[in-house]
Amino acid sequence: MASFNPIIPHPFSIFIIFILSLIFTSIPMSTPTPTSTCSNSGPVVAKTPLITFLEILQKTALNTLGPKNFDPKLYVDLSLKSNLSITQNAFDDLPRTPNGSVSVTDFNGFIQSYFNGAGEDLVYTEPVDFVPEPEGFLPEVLNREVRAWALEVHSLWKNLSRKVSDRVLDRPEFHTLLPLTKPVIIPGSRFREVYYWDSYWVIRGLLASKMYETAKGIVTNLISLIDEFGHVLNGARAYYTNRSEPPLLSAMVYDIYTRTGDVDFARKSLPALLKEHKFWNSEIHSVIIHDAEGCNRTLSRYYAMWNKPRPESSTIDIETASKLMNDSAKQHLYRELASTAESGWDFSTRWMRNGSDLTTLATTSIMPVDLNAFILKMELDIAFLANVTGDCTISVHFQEAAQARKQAMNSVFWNAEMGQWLDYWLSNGTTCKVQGHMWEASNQNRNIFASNFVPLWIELFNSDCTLVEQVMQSLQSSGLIRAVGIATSLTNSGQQWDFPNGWAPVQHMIVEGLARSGSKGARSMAEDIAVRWIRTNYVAYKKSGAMHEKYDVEKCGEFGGGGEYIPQTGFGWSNGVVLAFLEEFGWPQDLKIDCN
Ligand SMILES: OC[C@H]1O[C@H](O[C@H]2O[C@H](CO)[C@@H](O)[C@H](O)[C@H]2O)[C@H](O)[C@@H](O)[C@@H]1O
Repeated sequence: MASFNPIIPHPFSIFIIFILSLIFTSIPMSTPTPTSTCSNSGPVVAKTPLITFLEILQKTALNTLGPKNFDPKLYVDLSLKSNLSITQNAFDDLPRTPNGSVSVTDFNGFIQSYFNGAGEDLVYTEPVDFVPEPEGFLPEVLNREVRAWALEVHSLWKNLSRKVSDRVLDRPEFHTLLPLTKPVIIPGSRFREVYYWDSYWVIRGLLASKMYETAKGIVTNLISLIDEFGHVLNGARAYYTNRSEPPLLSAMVYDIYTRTGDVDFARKSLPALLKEHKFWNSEIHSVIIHDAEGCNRTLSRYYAMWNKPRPESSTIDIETASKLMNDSAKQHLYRELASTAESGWDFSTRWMRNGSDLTTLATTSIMPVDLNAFILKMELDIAFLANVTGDCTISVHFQEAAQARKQAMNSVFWNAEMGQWLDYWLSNGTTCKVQGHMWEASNQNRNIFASNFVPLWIELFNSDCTLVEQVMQSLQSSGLIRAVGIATSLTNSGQQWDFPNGWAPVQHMIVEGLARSGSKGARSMAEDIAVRWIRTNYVAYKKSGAMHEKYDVEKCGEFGGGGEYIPQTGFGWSNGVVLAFLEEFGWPQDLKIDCN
């Protein structure tokens, strides 16, 4: 099992760090709502009474129905049929056995009587711009079998399209679903609501499907979340308000603008992008590191504004934390669990000091390569969009910000010997504010993750031919390139963001970075990875009749596993990446699509 612990502190320092972490993390937690970990950490929304009750229901469901096929998220997605107080009274009145539990019949009867089913507050809606075969759809896909399948994948947008039911608009307090005004594309299965970073690859697919209105509607929804909460939420549920996800809104706006030329859309999006940039550079997210040359470099990290169990996985988090002795250690772990969910890579040895022990998660102590690549892209996109809309001052400011972040990434993350950008570990990340950390080479995490190659996606890096050659060779010999895609890591930990799983977004960023670099060798490597990925998606689809959330990159036609929930189908970002790859590379008439 690969594990990484760059800092082996002296026992006295452990004591000091423990005292400091108590001072920094426990005091704000006892403050009544709205809570805030730092003075300007933005609006933090208190847990609603409905969520608190649904978590109790979740726990009761586990006790009553048992762990087999149990999905905790189902219970926080239920919506009330009548007032919470009526429902709570009926719950309290349920007959209890002497040990305090409820019978299966009573429990199921209670759910039936007082709740609408999970997902019933979102209704199917036909996307306004869907046509079975759009004009100019994937012109380079010549093989008949592949084309027929691509049209099936395209038609899946209809299955995944939803709009918020009027019931939610009438009685928002009955629902954990947030009342977004435009239709959304959901990932699928248990993921019944729109997700933040998933939406980027959904939109890439929608653009290949020429569904520009649907794509713009998703952005409008996400912007409305920034207007209300100051950041885009992990997903559009009341229980996701205290964390975000990898920030790709600017990339969505940029890609929609470059396809449609809609300046008005760009202009309307800009204020939200500026607000989001502030969020990711707020005092909890931003860290100053003194580099080897003595310069101060500012980078960002994930840091959820939350130190309680994640409501959608409350029973699981409580169980995980039960191994810890005191409340402060538990609160610390809960923040790390939520911050890891914010990273989108939940869960992975990437964030763990000991790869076999989830209680050693240390996400807030890590400066992540991919997050900073996304914020660098945000800065470049804002500079571009401000220029398009005629705001030169903003444009110049963000070009400078992008240059500064690029230098920071080079100086803190880049490892010339390995030809990769490496996550950087802080010794004191658990505090809400970290400043003046001295850079040390030994704090770079030398374990290999696909995220070490994500900066390739960004033009400022992929336009440098020498760099691309070096990174390409490093990728080739990294062990990540497997039979049918890029593995997430080299460690088979049983966590879903580890080996042997491959995820569509990761394939896409690395492939697109290589393909756009201008190097012939890099493009051919990109195409090779894309072809293998498309094949495994195709074969799995033919075998199972579904697109999957993640795939096993060792076995063609097999979906992935591991983690805290069963494998999901649908699936928004996988569909988007298949369509985006087919758009980029086409598929010749005589190229076979099966595994052998
Ligand atoms: O319920 C557990 C976790 O599920 C989500 O994470 C996974 O699915 C998301 C939707 O496809 C995806 O964005 C994320 O990268 C996946 O790891 C959710 O985002 C988590 O917050 C949640 O705790």
